[in-house]
Amino acid sequence: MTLAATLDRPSKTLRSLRAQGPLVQNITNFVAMDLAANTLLAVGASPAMVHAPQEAAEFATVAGALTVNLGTMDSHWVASAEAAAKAAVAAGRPWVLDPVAVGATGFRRDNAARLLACKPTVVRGNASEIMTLAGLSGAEGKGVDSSVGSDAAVEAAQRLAEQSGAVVVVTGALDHVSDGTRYAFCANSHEMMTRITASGCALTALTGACLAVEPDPLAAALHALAIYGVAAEKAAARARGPGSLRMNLLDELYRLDADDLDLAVRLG
Ligand SMILES: Nc1ncnc2c1ncn2[C@@H]1O[C@H](COP(=O)(O)OP(=O)(O)O)[C@@H](O)[C@H]1O
Ligand SMILES: Cc1ncsc1CCOP(=O)(O)O
Ligand SMILES: [Mg+2]
Repeated sequence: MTLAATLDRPSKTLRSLRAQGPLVQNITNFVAMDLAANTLLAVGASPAMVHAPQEAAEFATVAGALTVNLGTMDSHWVASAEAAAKAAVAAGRPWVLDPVAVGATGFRRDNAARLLACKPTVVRGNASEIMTLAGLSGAEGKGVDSSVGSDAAVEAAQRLAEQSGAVVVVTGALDHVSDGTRYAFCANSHEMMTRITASGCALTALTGACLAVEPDPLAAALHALAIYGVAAEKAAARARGPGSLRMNLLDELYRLDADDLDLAVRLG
């Protein structure tokens, strides 16, 4: 029996999302704000993009979850994110780190190290990002995009999970999840998702929402992949290209039937 078969079904998390409508604080990049907020609204959560140093930490104590995305950080935003992450941990709230393009510059590596030290509940990245964080060289990525497939990063995900204590998600053609000892994958999605900017960032926001309603972080991360991957497949089936895929993705997240989700999902 696979690990996924022993966990609750993704429908349970989707129903909890819609019933509870968790508030999710996002300190994210300028590119992703729109898609991330709309993804959360479509699925039934409440997004709030709150990053000012005067309020980020205070807000993190009342939100159901926090997400921190390093896509377009400057030093002021990093300080806000660090304070918010520490406040979230102190208040017992889960938080997600998305280490966008961490292999690209020293500034990004430093930012990621500072945030990793604040004990994220989940780290979600593409293969290059996860390999870089795990200390592997040679796959630093092409800016925000991965230069290798997700299968190449499965061991790195396990190693990073052991090192950091976080559940680690590495996305790509197959999406992999590890907490260091437990492992699962999700096979739903569509290659055209790589042609929409911030598709990974929006998944990170959705992962935060799932963490707010599902106490097992590995199950929460896997169910976010399931919800997003099934919606992406349905959206791609009706899309003429990336523009309609983006629009359809929000529609399918909104329309997704919980029982259909369990039938369509391919977990292992
Ligand atoms: N080759 C692929 N085939 C199918 N889906 C993919 C592929 N690459 C990425 N995805 C999907 O695109 C979304 C974003 O993942 P990814 O591109 O890895 O992250 P990022 O946008 O942060 O680089 C995820 O839902 C993932 O499953
Ligand atoms: C294009 C770009 N540049 C800085 S952040 C960003 C968005 C990256 O989104 P994703 O990591 O989901 O591909
Ligand atoms: Mg990304």
